[in-house]
Amino acid sequence: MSIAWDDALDSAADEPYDARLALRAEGLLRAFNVAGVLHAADVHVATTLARLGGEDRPDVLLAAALAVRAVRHGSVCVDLATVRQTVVVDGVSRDEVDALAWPEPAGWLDRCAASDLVAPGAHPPDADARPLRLDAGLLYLDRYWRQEQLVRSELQAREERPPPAVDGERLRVALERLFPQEPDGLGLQTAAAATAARRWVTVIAGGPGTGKTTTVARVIALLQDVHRGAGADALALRVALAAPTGKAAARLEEAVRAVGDTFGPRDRAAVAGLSASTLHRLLGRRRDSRTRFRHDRTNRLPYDVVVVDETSMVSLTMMARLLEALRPDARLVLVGDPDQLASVEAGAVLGDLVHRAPAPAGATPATPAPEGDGSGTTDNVVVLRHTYRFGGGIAELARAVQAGDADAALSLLRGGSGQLTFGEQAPDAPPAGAALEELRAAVVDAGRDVVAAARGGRAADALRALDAHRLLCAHREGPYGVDHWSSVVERWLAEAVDGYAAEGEWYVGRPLLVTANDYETGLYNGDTGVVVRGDGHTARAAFARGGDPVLVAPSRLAAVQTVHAMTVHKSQGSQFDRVSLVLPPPDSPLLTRELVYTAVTRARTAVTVLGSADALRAALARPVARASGLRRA
Ligand SMILES: Nc1ncnc2c1ncn2[C@@H]1O[C@H](COP(=O)(O)OP(=O)(O)OP(=O)(O)O)[C@@H](O)[C@H]1O
Repeated sequence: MSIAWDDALDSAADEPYDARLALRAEGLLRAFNVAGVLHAADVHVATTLARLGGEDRPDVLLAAALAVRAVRHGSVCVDLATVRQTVVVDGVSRDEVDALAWPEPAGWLDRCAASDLVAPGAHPPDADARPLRLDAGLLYLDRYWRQEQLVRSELQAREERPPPAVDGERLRVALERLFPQEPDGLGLQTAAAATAARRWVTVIAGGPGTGKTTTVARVIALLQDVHRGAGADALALRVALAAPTGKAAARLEEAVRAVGDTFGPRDRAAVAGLSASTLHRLLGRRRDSRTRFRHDRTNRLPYDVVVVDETSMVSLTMMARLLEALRPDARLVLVGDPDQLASVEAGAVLGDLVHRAPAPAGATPATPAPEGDGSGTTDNVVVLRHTYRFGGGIAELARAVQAGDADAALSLLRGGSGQLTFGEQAPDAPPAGAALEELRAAVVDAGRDVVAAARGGRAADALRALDAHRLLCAHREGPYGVDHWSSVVERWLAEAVDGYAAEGEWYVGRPLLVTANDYETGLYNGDTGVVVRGDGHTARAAFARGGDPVLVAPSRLAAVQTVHAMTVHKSQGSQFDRVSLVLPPPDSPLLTRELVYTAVTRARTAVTVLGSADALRAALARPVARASGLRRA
């Protein structure tokens, strides 16, 4: 019997399941469900696969359920040898998790390998369609294994092709013109650009303000110049700019244009008129599928160069779709900050590529190092290290967080450098006392400015004031969550500002968060705006866009909510002058190094952390460990 396993998996996942089903499940599955490690949905999918595949060994079913769970948690596979130590469950202690009847790894792996549900990694894709795949100790839902293989083989194929033909002298001259001086003393931006000219795939990684966008604009001008020099044909390279979210795409387009405006006429022409789109739009939506696109292996994208910004937010599935839709002779430039929170879906491809284990000793790169361009790299990953935008305490704190050095982070916060404040609390106490009063003052100051500008009809000023301070939370719900803190802020503002919110739903000064992409108004999920007084005293929602703000009638806004506080996840890709971060208690599973790093690096001038030292330590001790085979050499 042949079973369409992907379809079976989808329908099992979509099926309404009985949340109590796990109570009918037996043995291991039941114990792991009761303990909170497995969700009833994981149990449901695993038992469905087992029923279709005739598998009844409890530890194999447990492994299957853990593979389903892994995807829910952003990993593309589960490492059975270490899962016992790495599983983190909301509100459940390590000891309780550890006390479960975890199978002994060696025998567990053997029994999984022997199961009819599991294909070995050595089998080629599709040779032996089974729902699960065991490759080097990592258990995958086969679909994600295939996607990982695809990403791996597409990247490998591009490494093995003869490198793009480039006139070295012309490249040198263009690099000197476009990258005149680099105060970092390392010339990393120049190295990144040289790599992009010499390689089919380049990864440009770096924290905020390290010049990624600036480099992208210059890379495009450089590639156009070198291409003209190659005389391949008179036509300019076809360049696509893309990002995972609409908001990020809009920012990329604006930023590239702004950098292009600083170029001389010829280079400016190279980037003029470039627009950016979401990856979904680039690949072409299809009504009949959420995971397939119009552009694919049989209908490739027409571009010579594709630049993807904010790549940290790109899932494995999306990266696989992009790579298979790219022409083999298209250059791909992946840009982003690998230390930020990753995609909400499974996979952290950028982090995997940047942090992947080094090749074993003796291995030589498939493509020899480009000579004579000063790139000084044999790799196609360039990490920009010099921060141009902000320095001082915030940058130091970001580095300590990134390194997981809690002592350094705490001493920076406690040292109060002027940029940093620590509103230290007891481990299980929400912000109170002086720290709460300071937060209130920050919120009220910023809120007053927003309202004053909004009431005066000064949309640009209101938007600037809106970004002067942002309250960030890890959680959505509960005493540390966005919902709670939004209502606290609303109360503070009502007490402090005369007539606040008196006009009803669309009151002037209401801060807005767009919650779904709306192509008609050009507003994207995650955009923030503010209600201002428009002509004739009508309320208008103002949103920042490159030049003048766009003003939209509230009736045209399909999906917005009030934003007095936002989750760190939603804040990705935005920057504010000051950021206040409310940390949840130390046992919150959302507390991770990436969360704190993302929050801290949203701030331009000041960061206040409200929470306990224990919570900060817990976060920094927990880098998000997304299991994946790509990270291994
Ligand atoms: N080589 C350079 N010399 C001087 N200033 C630079 C250089 N590169 C970038 N900058 C400046 O640093 C600031 C940040 O650059 P850019 O916006 O390109 O960084 P980024 O890494 O894209 O940041 P983010 O990820 O936060 O958007 C800009 O003001 C830019 O003009």
